[in-house]
Amino acid sequence: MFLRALMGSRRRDASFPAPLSSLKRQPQRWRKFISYYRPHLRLLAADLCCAALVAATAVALPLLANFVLAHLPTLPASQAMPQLVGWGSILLAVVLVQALATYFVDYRGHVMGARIEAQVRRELFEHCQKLSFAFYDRQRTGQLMSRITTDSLWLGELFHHGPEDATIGLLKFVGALAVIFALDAPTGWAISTMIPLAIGYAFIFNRHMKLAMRSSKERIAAVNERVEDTLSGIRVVQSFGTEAEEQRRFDVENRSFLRSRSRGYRSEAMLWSGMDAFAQLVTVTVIATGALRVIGGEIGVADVLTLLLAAGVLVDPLKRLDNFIRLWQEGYTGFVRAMELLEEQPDIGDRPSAKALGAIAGDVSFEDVSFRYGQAGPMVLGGLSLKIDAGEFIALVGPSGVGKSTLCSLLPRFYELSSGRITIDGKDIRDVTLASLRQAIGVVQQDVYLFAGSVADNLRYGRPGANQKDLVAAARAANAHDFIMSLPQGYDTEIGQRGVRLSGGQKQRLTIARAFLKAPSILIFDEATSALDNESERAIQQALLTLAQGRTTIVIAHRLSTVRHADRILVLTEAGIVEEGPHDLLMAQEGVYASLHRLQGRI
Ligand SMILES: Nc1ncnc2c1ncn2[C@@H]1O[C@H](COP(=O)(O)OP(=O)(O)OP(=O)(O)O)[C@@H](O)[C@H]1O
Repeated sequence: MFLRALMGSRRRDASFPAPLSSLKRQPQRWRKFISYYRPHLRLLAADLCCAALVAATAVALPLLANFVLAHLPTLPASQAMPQLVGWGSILLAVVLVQALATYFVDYRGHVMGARIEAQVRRELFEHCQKLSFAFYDRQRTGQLMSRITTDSLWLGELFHHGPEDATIGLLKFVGALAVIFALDAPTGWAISTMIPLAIGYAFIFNRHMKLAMRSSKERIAAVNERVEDTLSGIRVVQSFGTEAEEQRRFDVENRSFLRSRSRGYRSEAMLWSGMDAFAQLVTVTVIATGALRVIGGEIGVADVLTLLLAAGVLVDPLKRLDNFIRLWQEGYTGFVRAMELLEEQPDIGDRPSAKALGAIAGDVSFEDVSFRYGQAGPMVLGGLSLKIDAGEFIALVGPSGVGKSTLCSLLPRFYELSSGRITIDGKDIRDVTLASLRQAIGVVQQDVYLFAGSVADNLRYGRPGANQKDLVAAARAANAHDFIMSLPQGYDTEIGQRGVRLSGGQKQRLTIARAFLKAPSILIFDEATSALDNESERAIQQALLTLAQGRTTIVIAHRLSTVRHADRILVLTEAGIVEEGPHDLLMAQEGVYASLHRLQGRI
């Protein structure tokens, strides 16, 4: 059905892309990651300067404290007091500078991260709109939504905290270690021997966390997908009473997510407790070696206090390493998942030499057209040829599943031909820009898709700049004006998600009105299969005939009453077009068309 083509089939492949190609793309991804900073270089530089200031002030504090503690007690009280006030003021100033730098880093740095996150999300959304029907046939909306929304939530944090935390952490660590070595090299060596152990430990659990993060992102995407699927089909679920089964399927995904999350937390807890223990161990080492050195008379108590303060600065980045790794893993796996989607090449696009289609008469020609869904799918259309004159009204009839909708989705290039060519006014549709091609073609689909919003918003989808007069004219032509006026707020009535507050016939008339506003030169009308009452059916048929005037029209007809007015009826079967001509001629032939007609009991 054409609906299947427009809304996506439920047959889907595994996730994209293959892991190997994913690995090969790592360098490109790093380049891409860095490129996101380009528009924010000044902010990034200011952020990093402030981050360096935060680290420098943190390292400066133990040094200043050492000076105050070691120097002032040696002075007489009359000199010590004014000096204490002076040094106290300096210490306060350092604290103030640190607070201001932290404020800048926290506020402006986060804003920078959020801007990049918004940019990535924008690119993802824009890119998704370019991907073809074939891509959506393979993918699940819930999974895609997860990549665009949930995954990108951590991107801002990563883009902000990534460079900033690394700068602060590294400078604090190196600075504090230098202070410790300068004050007492043996204590410095004692601490240094422990560092490789801590790094090795962090490295191992970093790997565990990375795997767990990737897995929980995939699992939450599966939960999203389930929610999306069930809630979109809630009417079917409730009418079949399959709530318990849906709940069971949801629970499976949800439990799987919980398990992967728990694995992640276990690695995180191991990392956190390990790093915390390491930090305490450093403090104990400083106290032990400091005490030994004081007993030996090599350093004073003030030095031990300074060493302890410096050790506090040194272990601070290590204590926060788990946060940093978590942020990095969450953010980077989200980034990779976003990039995988961005790397998905739209398989239908403009050729470099493509030109706008321009004004057309509307001659359409299918020349030896073959098509299959996917590379391994069965051939749906094999070598079909068909000429439609400008302004002609064509009706496509035939058994279900022979490819009527498929044929129609090839014309606006929703899918790319496997072989053959299609021309409009003699121009190959692959030589014109997609935008101009689709502008020239209006599609009224069988299962109407309306957006949440007002009637007017939905009509304006046909022509964004249309004024109220245009809307009313189009609605009148589509026999929709009267029912719109009977709605509580007329054209401003909210119609609910997918137009749930309207009847099937009303929805279809709205889409016809939408097509009127678009005023395409070529019209494809996929007639609704579901039965409408006689009045609705007549209203729609009248609207269709008005809309078809002066346009090349292809109707996929399910009710043969629709096709009586057609200039030419084409009977499509698995063998191709087996009969063609106006209604009376085909009836007289007593072939497939006549028997279909008889089946519908219309003779
Ligand atoms: N997106 C898709 N992916 C894979 N196969 C598809 C897809 N859409 C349709 N098909 C298959 O292609 C064949 C032709 O389908 P199509 O919808 O074009 O038939 P149709 O003649 O319009 O049917 P109907 O009268 O029931 O609407 C069918 O076998 C169908 O299963």
